[in-house]
Amino acid sequence: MILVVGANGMLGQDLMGLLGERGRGVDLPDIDITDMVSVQQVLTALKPKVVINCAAYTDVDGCESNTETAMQVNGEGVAFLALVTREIGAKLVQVSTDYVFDGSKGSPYREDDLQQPLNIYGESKLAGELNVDINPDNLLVRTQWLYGLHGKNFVETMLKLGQEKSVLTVVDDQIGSPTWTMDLARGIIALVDKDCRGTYHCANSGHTSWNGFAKAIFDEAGLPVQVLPMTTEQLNRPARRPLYSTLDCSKLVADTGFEPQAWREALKQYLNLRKEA
Ligand SMILES: NC(=O)C1=CN([C@@H]2O[C@H](COP(=O)(O)OP(=O)(O)OC[C@H]3O[C@@H](n4cnc5c(N)ncnc54)[C@H](OP(=O)(O)O)[C@@H]3O)[C@@H](O)[C@H]2O)C=CC1
Ligand SMILES: Cc1cn([C@H]2C[C@H](O)[C@@H](COP(=O)(O)OP(=O)(O)O[C@H]3O[C@@H](C)C(=O)[C@@H](O)[C@H]3O)O2)c(=O)[nH]c1=O
Repeated sequence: MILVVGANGMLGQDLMGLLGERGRGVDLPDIDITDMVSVQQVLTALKPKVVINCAAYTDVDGCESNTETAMQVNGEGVAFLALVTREIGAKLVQVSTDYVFDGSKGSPYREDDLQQPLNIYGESKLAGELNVDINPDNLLVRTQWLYGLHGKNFVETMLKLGQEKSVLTVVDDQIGSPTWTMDLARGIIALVDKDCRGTYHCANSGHTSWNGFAKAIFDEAGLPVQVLPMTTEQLNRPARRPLYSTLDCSKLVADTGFEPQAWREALKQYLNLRKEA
């Protein structure tokens, strides 16, 4: 059995849908990954073969003022999961982020590039990356710019703002790959099914800016919204963000044969599915 921790989140719900009878899900309050006793109780009772951890504190700006919570959930929680999965002989799959990189490389990041986070969220996720090694049977999957049917995300924010305003200003100097949680879930399952270990990148292919992504969202949704550019410096959010964080996913393709689709095609499919939902 594959246990999804954080199963009520955006990625967790898509993973649960794809896993079907192979999967089982837990989330707060039935498991609290910041509590070693809770992790031990749930994992020893359920005895999964694989644990996929989707639980995280993902409010990037919120992490700046809640450092302790960020480190507990994204860092220490992963150590507890790694200790207990090692104890029960299970594989631990941990999901991490492009925000562990500082964005200065200028070409797509590879799995072994140096992590140098710019913000507390990235620092806390890096702590999680390091803690995952407590269990040698681990798989670390970095991804980025997620959107999906079951959570707060940039696509939903834009569609909501697009109903209210005819002109929006969106940063055009951060480059990355918008990624549909359904495609990430497919990539994670492909890696698990091949029993891959170590670090992999998984994101939809191609890249754009948040501004380009916003324009594509309105184009595909048929909303007449003008999207103006601005710089990250002008936006002045609490957390610094990497300016270039595209991920090189060639190792995933080589080792599993799974090739994530182009980000714009994924967006189209997502919007169609959203209409039906
Ligand atoms: N969203 C994004 O753009 C990206 C996300 N990622 C990573 O992907 C993974 C999944 O992200 P996403 O689906 O967006 O996350 P969500 O925030 O949608 O889901 C996280 C889930 O974890 C639960 N959770 C929070 N704290 C705990 C805890 N202490 N114990 C147990 N469960 C807890 C949350 O519950 P509750 O809602 O009640 O707090 C929620 O159900 C995370 O590791 C994230 O860092 C990586 C790159 C991009
Ligand atoms: C709503 C809005 C956002 N923006 C900018 C702010 C930000 O730089 C960018 C995206 O905004 P968000 O708050 O959705 O992005 P952010 O929370 O930074 O998204 C990140 O989340 C974490 C969890 C990750 O791991 C990352 O991969 C990434 O997906 O768009 C605008 O410029 N104008 C706007 O109207």
